[in-house]
Amino acid sequence: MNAFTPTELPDVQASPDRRGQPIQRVGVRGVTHPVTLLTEQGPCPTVAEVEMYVALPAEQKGTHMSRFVALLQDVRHPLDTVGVSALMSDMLTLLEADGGYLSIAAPVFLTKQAPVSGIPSLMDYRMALRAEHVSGRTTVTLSITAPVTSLCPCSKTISRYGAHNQRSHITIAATLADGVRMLPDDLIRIAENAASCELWGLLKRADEKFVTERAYENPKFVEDLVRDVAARLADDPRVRRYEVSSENFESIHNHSAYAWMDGAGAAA
Ligand SMILES: Nc1nc2c(ncn2[C@@H]2O[C@H](COP(=O)(O)OP(=O)(O)OP(=O)(O)O)[C@@H](O)[C@H]2O)c(=O)[nH]1
Repeated sequence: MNAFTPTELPDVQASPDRRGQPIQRVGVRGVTHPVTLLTEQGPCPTVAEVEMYVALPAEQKGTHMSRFVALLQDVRHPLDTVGVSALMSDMLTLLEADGGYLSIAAPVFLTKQAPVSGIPSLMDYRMALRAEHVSGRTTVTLSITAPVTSLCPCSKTISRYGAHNQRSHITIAATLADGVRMLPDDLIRIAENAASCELWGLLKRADEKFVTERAYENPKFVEDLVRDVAARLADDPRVRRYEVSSENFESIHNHSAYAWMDGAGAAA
């Protein structure tokens, strides 16, 4: 049986540690939590997987683990790239830390009009807001994964009929200049414009004809997808660094074609 009343409970986490080892990241991960993320179409309620960590000085045994969740419970407003930077600042204050990392990853839903019929439907995309605070500076990264169609230029050239085509996942992570507000729609548009064709939730026959012909007229290798995205990000004055990848779930193989590259944006 516990021998302490609540007020007498020893605070083991606050006791000193004598090993002389600072910890770069300690905190909580795998937290499933409802959040609202901002898009151009307005606030999008969703469920996020959250990671929150702070740096711990060598002399401190443990962090204040309960405070991460307490802070998350208090987030009532829609989050964007500016909001996640403010959340980092609140986390550092509450946890009495001078460094930290937080990640809020969730699906967001955008309404799109089918290309010919114009019928609206929802498309889901993955997005993540990440903030890192090191050496007195907070950097914010906005990530999205957009599912698209890619159609193989080689297959189109060498075949008498058709060309193999597949769904591809283009992932962009853009590390932004300080204070920049960027919404996921911007990066999703860049990814979709680089593809052979974008996707919609609902298509009628006239739309299906359009997307089939659009992809055929616009063939792309996995290399083309990442290079076309990279060219856009390299010119973007809001972007300091970027990473872009594409995984093409090849319809002629039981494996994927994959490309990844990184580079500097115009704000570097
Ligand atoms: N630091 C640390 N805490 C843990 C660990 N495992 C569990 N805990 C948590 O410790 C919690 C208590 O967290 P604290 O924030 O230190 O709680 P507290 O001391 O009552 O609150 P504060 O005064 O705000 O620090 C429990 O709810 C556990 O979740 C661990 O490995 N390290």
